[in-house]
Amino acid sequence: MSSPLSEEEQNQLVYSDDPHHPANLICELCRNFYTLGWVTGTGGGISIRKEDHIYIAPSGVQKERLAPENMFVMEYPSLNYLRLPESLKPSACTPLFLAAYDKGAGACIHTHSQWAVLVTLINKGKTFKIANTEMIKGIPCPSRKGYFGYHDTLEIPIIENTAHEEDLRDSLAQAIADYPDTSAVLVRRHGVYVWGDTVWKAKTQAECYDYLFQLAVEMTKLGLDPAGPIEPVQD
Ligand SMILES: CSCCC(=O)C(=O)COP(=O)(O)O
Ligand SMILES: [Zn+2]
Repeated sequence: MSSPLSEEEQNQLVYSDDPHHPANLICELCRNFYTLGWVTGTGGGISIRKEDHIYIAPSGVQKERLAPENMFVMEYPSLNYLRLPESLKPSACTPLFLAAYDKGAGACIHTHSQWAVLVTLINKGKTFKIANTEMIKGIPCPSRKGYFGYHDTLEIPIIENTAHEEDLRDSLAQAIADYPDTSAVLVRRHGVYVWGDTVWKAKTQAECYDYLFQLAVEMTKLGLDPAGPIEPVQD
């Protein structure tokens, strides 16, 4: 792989004084996600799309220590790399991020949150469900051109893990096709992929999902069904 751009042109793609530039945001958000336990031990991460450029972090590096100069830039939809930092490989999550971009996403987050992993262990089937919970209202419902409601049952597909991250692509793409309203796919014993129209929507949705995963785990520990009905108020 090589870039058609000069070194100077490649660097112009990632060096910016604007804190909202994708190369700067990926570094800032990965530091934030590290404190949440989402991207520890080099795993997980975030990719951001800006117009026809997709920003991707390197694979197998400490995500909380990223710098803009470490970023790969891919042209979308040609999928040609415009920037390839030396001695680094693009995130193994890249084919998964691309599946989200093919659905119109502006950013995609992959976390190794233990709440996401636990939810896939508690729910042995092909989906995780939760209902009657306020934070469901933070999750978009594209078919309604709005958001899920408090009384809705949110259903998130679970796919089986593979030995190599990139081999998850086909099953993730199938889950997206099977659940057209979903903006997240859980990966059993691994974590979750969450995407949104913008980087900030992807971030807040990932926070809502993580909250719901934790709540579901704690409810299950208490013998409560996360997808169960609202109990009548007792006098
Ligand atoms: C210890 S991380 C194992 C691989 C993984 O699950 C992952 O998310 C790796 O992502 P990367 O961006 O480092 O390729
Ligand atoms: Zn992973």
